[in-house]
Amino acid sequence: MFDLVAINARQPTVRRRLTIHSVHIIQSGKLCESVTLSSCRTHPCPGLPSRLRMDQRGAESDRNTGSTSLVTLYGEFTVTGNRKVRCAVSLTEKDLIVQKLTSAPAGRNKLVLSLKDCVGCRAYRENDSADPAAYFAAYFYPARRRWMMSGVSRQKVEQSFRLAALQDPRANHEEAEKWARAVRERSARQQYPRDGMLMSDLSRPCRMMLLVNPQSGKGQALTLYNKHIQQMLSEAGVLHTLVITERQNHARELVREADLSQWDAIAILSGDGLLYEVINGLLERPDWEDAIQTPLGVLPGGSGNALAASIHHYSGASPVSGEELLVSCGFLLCKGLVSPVDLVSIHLSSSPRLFSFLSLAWGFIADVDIESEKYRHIGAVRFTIGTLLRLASLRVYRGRLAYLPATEDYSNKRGVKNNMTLQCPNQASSLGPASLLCCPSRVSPCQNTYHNYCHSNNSIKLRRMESTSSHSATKGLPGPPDSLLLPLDQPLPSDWVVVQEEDFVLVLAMYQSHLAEDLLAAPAATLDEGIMHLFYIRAGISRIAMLRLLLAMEKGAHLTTNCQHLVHTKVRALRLEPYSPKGIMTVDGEVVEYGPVQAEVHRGLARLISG
Ligand SMILES: Nc1ncnc2c1ncn2[C@@H]1O[C@H](COP(=O)(O)OP(=O)(O)OP(=O)(O)O)[C@@H](O)[C@H]1O
Repeated sequence: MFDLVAINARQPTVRRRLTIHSVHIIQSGKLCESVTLSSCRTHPCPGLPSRLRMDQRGAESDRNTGSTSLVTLYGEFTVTGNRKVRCAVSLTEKDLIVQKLTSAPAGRNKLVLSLKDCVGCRAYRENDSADPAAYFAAYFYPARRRWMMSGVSRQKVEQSFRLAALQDPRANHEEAEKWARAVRERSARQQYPRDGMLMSDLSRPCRMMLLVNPQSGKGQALTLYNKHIQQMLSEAGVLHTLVITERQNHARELVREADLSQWDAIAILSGDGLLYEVINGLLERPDWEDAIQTPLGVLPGGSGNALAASIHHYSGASPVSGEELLVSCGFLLCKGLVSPVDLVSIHLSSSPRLFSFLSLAWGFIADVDIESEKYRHIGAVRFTIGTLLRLASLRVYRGRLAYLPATEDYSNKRGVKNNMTLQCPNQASSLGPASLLCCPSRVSPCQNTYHNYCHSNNSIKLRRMESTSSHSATKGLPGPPDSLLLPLDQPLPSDWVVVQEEDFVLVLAMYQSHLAEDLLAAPAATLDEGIMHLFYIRAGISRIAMLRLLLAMEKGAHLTTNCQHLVHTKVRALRLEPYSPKGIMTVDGEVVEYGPVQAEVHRGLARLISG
């Protein structure tokens, strides 16, 4: 006995004969047989009704696995904007399946949209009291191959249907609401994060403060908002308040004073500089411990957009830039998946402590970033011009660099945090021993096994370890205490490694993967691994070798070039003391006080809306 026979059919008006495209036989809620009658043009079936509704027990075959997933809703509607096109719409736990009911063979007009790609679904009525119809529209951003180009990017697909089965407009609207709710719920379930955090629950719309810096990048952030983001957020049902920043530190002051109970998330549409202000503003609050738990969102509108590129990279998608990156990050923002993200506390000699989410740079990278500011109006190309100019006059920067290595033991500890208790059970650490990519003859296996990492006996000195916890450099400061740092004017803790060389071309600490949209500086970095990737390039590198490294960095291949001047190691804290009285030092691409600096990672201190 069969539970149901669902027939995908159409009755042409002219020939008065029923055209059957496919027959689905369902037993115990599972599809046991599906017959596509593509070879037959028409089949006279006078005894059969023109359509049979598939009910809750229907099933659809999964396009990827071939397995069957239950159809939880089925209906036949016309397409909004063209009442002649009729569709059979099935909702399974994973997909929305739209089959146009035409005389073409079944399958040819079938569209399967993954609910993972759905940002929202809404029901509505039009302003026509004579029309009892209601509508529901679902918005998807599937990754599609770019036309005439390699790679994929997310592109919008909207599916909108007209429901007019009944004369009662309210009943039609209720049906449309039922569909919209079901799509939203299943889409959220598809999305459920491994550690169960979403930007907001489904019981009410998410409320977001969206800060836009109209001057960032080429000065087009507001245009980008109007072109893409306003619509995406409304499709996702995110209620947002647009705040246009008016000057430097405006965002910092706003979040420092804001009533955060009003907001489920704070997002920025700008470069990395605005997020830097937001994070520091949150950590300057007396209630910083709660404030820094506010989910933060990033939409690229600047020239570097390093964090946006990192988030896109972590989502596993192929590299994109410009507006494609914006749409990708907009999609991730609408999906609202929240993950812990590391922050690094930065101590300078006389400025207050800062918090950083991206990088600390001195030497070549910092110089290029700041010297190319004057070309901001040309967007990301400014970095290329700045790089070529700085390469032409390649400099050596003198100073002392020391760090606390991240031991394999530390790195493998899941959820280890300096201060916070937020657990992240999904953190699968892939860290191996710290690696030094320098001349092989200068690297020898670790002799002093305290830290269990490899090092060059020639280039570093190890000191004996002592407890440092009683010497915190952060007593009385807002924000979390630093347990690994001593005050800058005191000698280093004894378990730190001091780099023997004092002549560098660059020193760069990275805690996310990208340094700019097209610079994958730390390919192995993840959001909250609790370490910094420390890179330095020793003096003596040729201009050509330097250029080769920077070009390789576009694809994250610089670590495999075997450049003998490049060193990479994973650290938990570092100290850098430049010898020259003048220079540029940057934190997250922003200039900071030049001079001695030290830094410590705080694992998973903030929360970021990411993929
Ligand atoms: N209305 C404004 N006018 C001038 N500066 C502003 C304004 N709003 C914010 N700022 C400041 O502009 C600086 C740079 O902003 P942002 O990082 O957003 O852009 P960007 O530098 O172009 O991008 P990127 O950091 O990716 O290169 C920030 O320090 C911010 O404080």
